[in-house]
Amino acid sequence: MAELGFRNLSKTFDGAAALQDINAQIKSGEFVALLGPSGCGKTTLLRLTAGFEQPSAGAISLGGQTVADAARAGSFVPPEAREIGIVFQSYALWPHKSVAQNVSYPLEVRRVPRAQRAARVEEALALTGLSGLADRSPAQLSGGQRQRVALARCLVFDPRAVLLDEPLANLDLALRASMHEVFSMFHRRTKATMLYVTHDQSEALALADRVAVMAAGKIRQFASPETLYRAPLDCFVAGFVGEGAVVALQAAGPVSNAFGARDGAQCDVTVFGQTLRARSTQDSPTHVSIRPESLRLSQDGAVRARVIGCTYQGGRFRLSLDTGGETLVAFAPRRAAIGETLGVELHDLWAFHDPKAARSDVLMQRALAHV
Ligand SMILES: Nc1ncnc2c1ncn2[C@@H]1O[C@H](COP(=O)(O)OP(=O)(O)OP(=O)(O)O)[C@@H](O)[C@H]1O
Repeated sequence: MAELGFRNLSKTFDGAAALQDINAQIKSGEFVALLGPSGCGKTTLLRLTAGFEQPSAGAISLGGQTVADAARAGSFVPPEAREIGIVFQSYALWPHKSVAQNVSYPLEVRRVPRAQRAARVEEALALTGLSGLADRSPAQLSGGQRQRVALARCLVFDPRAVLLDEPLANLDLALRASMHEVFSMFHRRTKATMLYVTHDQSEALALADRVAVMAAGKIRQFASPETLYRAPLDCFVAGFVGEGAVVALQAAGPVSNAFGARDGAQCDVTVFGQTLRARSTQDSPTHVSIRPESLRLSQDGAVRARVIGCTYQGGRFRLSLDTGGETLVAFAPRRAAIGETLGVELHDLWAFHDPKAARSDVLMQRALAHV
């Protein structure tokens, strides 16, 4: 398995930028998700990595070797020589070949001797839980089983990296959840370097070691799921990853380590007319991210909010609360009546600096809060 690097990488189609100045280093054996809304450039980054497209600027390296560099003629390594496995949403299996023959195909192309082929196919099928299905044709399999065949076909030739393009998009919700386990197990066993494209944040947070959150051709933040959730860098990431609200601050004091908090620097922020302590590492915070866990509902909570939505989520209720301009999300053990006024106490807020927050980011975040 190999490390994957992007340096000042850009891609333009007919003068329009699909990717702009991507810089990222993916460690050998790391599971990275590319997460972002439709059209943000996820698939383009995957296709450049696979070698299906050439960069307009910048370079890509794999295992220390440059496989594409827009500034160096002759540096481009074609897809078949990159030793990369790819899993597509559409499975891309040969319909006339059996499961075992599909899995064996990459070994035949690489002229691996027949005896070795059989052993490696058996091992790949066992690893993906397909041992009993070797002789079936793809038409006789469920969607989840077909995607396992595609995984086994990747695994069998020991690729330097595995690229997955929305591999679960065609499966229903229950099957997606069980396939998460399959991908995690696949990654643990193979220690493959994996780049996984998705627009489903729960999938990205559940599976990846680190997530690159993308918007409009750029990486906005590249961090662990916990960091994205607890310490988003801007309004877009705060709104796109996880549930909650992003609210502009009325005032903020200096950020300092002197507050004595165990998990680092804090500052005083004023929001909803209340001055509260928030975690922060950025000077001059402009916004706070308020996650559902940050809300404590109480009769006499200082922030008054009207219930505008209440849905049952199995074991708890998800409440949308209108504070008179902002919508907060809370989880509650009991149903609340629409129109009822509740008191809210806020704690463990995260404050960040995003003075140029695009209006579209804030609007998207508001729309998501209502979902
Ligand atoms: N071959 C192409 N020719 C012209 N424009 C393209 C081409 N491929 C991608 N684009 C454009 O580049 C931008 C990024 O597309 P890309 O497919 O990478 O987005 P994405 O994040 O994968 O979206 P989705 O989640 O909808 O698949 C889009 O504006 C798209 O229209």
